[in-house]
Amino acid sequence: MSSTQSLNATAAPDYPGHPNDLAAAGIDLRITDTTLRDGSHAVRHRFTEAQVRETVRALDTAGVQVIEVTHGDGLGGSSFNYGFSLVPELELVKAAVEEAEQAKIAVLMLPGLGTIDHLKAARDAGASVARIATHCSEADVSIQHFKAARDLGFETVGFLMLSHRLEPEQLAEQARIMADAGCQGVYVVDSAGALVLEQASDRVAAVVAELGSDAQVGYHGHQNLSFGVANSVLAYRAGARQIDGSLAALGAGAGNSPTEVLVAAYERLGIRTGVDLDLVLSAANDVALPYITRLPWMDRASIVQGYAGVYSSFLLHAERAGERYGVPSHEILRRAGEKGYVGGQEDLMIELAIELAAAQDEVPA
Ligand SMILES: C[C@H](O)CC(=O)C(=O)O
Ligand SMILES: [Mn+2]
Repeated sequence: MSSTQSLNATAAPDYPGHPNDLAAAGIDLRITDTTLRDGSHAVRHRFTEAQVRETVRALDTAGVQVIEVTHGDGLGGSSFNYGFSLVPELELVKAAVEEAEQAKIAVLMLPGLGTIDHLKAARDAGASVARIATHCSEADVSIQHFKAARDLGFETVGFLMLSHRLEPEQLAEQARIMADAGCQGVYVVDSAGALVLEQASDRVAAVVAELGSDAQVGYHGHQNLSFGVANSVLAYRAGARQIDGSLAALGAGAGNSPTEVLVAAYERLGIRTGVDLDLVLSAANDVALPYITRLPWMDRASIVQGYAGVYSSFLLHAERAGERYGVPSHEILRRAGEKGYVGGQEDLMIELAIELAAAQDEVPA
């Protein structure tokens, strides 16, 4: 199955900070913190430059190896549809690069929303990891972006979003498309927080079996059904060597696997993250918590997201539409699950709210 054309056949260990280098340094897995990207959804993209600087300093000092900074929906996400950023994301990326002494700064992009020009600008701003995200069955739309990112000198990571929607073998085929395009690490992304235990690790195992040494495998969890950390442990056992977390779980839906809990749990299991537990606890408590206006939580709407397999980033859009049209946000999300909506269809929460409101009006008193 491995393509002889694979750009990665010999390329996996060719960038500084590759998890193989970390292994040589006595570290078992690489944590990427996404407080300043996935967490951006949860603060409606209102991060200030001072918050970014302080968060990066704290994570960097704690030893977190990769820190992601972008609008929640990735490069180019600041828009009427997804929500405008308070501060242009490239200014935040530059600020993060200035603060980080050892950590690499990553950016996320969704092809179509972001373009290759955005990647160039992010590289000019000093970002060194490009994470390219597609719906899990559409890896082919990322091919030119991986090539461009590699040409620009980025380390490349692929995000297969809403991974629960594909069976493990199908997901592995999509991972292969990314790896052949030049992606150096493919993530199983549980965008809906829908995967429960083996459902996560079976997908990771299938991707690991497909990619072999061609590319690393990662896992990105959400807490909607409260399995972010447990799934991340099983993902490690299934061969994932890159794991995402967020301080105080700040992220879309019920939030991401909390970075500080991941570090504590891995440490208890003897799995070395290279992150200092006390320092990452301080980063969560003293730096992130004070600016979090609403802690991500497993409330009714986000549990419905996990249960119905709905993209976590829809949560705040459904809440706003629900308030406007007088319908419960969890009903909007349940219906989004039935319709199988994918990331990028945030605006359809309004249509669903209108439909539900009309149905309510038709019900005889
Ligand atoms: C753009 C999305 O928020 C990417 C992500 O973090 C996910 O799908 O989960
Ligand atoms: Mn996410």
